Amino acid sequence: MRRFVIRSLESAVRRGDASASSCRRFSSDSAPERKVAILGAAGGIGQPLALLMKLNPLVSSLTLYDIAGTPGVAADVSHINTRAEVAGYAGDEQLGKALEGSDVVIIPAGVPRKPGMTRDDLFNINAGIVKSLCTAISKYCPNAVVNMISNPVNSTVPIASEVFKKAGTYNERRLFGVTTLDVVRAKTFYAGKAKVPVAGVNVPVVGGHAGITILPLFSQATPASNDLSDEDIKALTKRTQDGGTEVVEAKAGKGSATLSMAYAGAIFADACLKGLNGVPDVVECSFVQSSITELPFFASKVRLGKNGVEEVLGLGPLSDFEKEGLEKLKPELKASIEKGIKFAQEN
Ligand SMILES: NC(=O)c1ccc[n+]([C@@H]2O[C@H](COP(=O)([O-])OP(=O)(O)OC[C@H]3O[C@@H](n4cnc5c(N)ncnc54)[C@H](O)[C@@H]3O)[C@@H](O)[C@H]2O)c1
Ligand SMILES: O=C(O)C[C@H](O)C(=O)O
Repeated sequence: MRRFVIRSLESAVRRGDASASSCRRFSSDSAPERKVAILGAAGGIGQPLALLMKLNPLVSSLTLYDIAGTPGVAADVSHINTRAEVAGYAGDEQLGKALEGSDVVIIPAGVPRKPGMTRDDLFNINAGIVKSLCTAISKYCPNAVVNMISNPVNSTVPIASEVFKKAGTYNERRLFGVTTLDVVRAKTFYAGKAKVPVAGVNVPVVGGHAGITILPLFSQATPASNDLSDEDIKALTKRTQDGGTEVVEAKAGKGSATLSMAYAGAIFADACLKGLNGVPDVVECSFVQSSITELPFFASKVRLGKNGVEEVLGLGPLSDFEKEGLEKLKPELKASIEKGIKFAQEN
């Protein structure tokens, strides 16, 4: 397939030179050069995520990869007059070019749910996709920070870790399962119920990214609300856990969350870039290798820095309801992690 590279005319003119290397050398932007690759960029999440990453001033190079369709997406977003130079790549033979030199690789490649399916029902197809993409990451950009969006996240992250281990490139500080959408939902639902302005709301969400493994910690929500009953908290917890299913059912067979996920993915990638650039105190929830419970991977607040994960933060004080939720989620999360590890070891 045809390689398709488009550079913004405006940026080339501004920099006074049309060659890619000169553009890089003479970049007048103050933020360091950062390359972001999106794998699955022609999909429902990939396209709006490409748009949002093109708007991010921390990105100097944005490569969009998919099995097909990326030349068009790249042509489209490349016309936006922002810093990032955009290139589209399609097909296996162009994956290496898409990945080379990447600082952050975001993976929303794979099939989404239809009504009646669990995220685990996606395992058979998405496990293989994630495995092959991570094999390529090991080869072409082994030091990149990886943001895994493809479901089931509770298994795809362990798959990625095993692929990287086999290749000798695993760095647990650079592998993240993106659970930001759970946080985005928890904030929105809490603000609505507590009747507080959503912009100032914070709610940590821990555990994993499927059903009861998603555990929002409303006892730690800020601003605190005294108006919420135990029943309200239970309902908010359930709605956050079922948020993905709510969208899948509303889309009635046309996929799962794409726009809110692109937003969440862009927030998380931005946090990773800020961390890499040395911005202090960047904290987001993410599903990472962890020792804060007995499970080898767990979502919790993570401090991001120049090396990726700088610190996996503890759970903090939990309410009795949350303690119960934590114990309930462990068997399911453990099984999903083990399923991913087994798949990667046997394939
Ligand atoms: N982590 C989360 O919170 C979250 C939220 C929403 C969706 N998701 C997951 O994200 C994934 C993508 O969802 P979507 O709605 O964008 O699906 P989609 O079908 O619209 O897009 C997926 C894209 O992946 C591409 N793709 C398939 N195999 C590929 C490969 N080997 N290499 C590169 N690209 C490949 C497809 O061509 C397609 O363009 C799903 O697994 C979904 O469950 C996760
Ligand atoms: O629900 C899904 O299948 C997609 C995603 O995991 C979500 O939470 O929206």
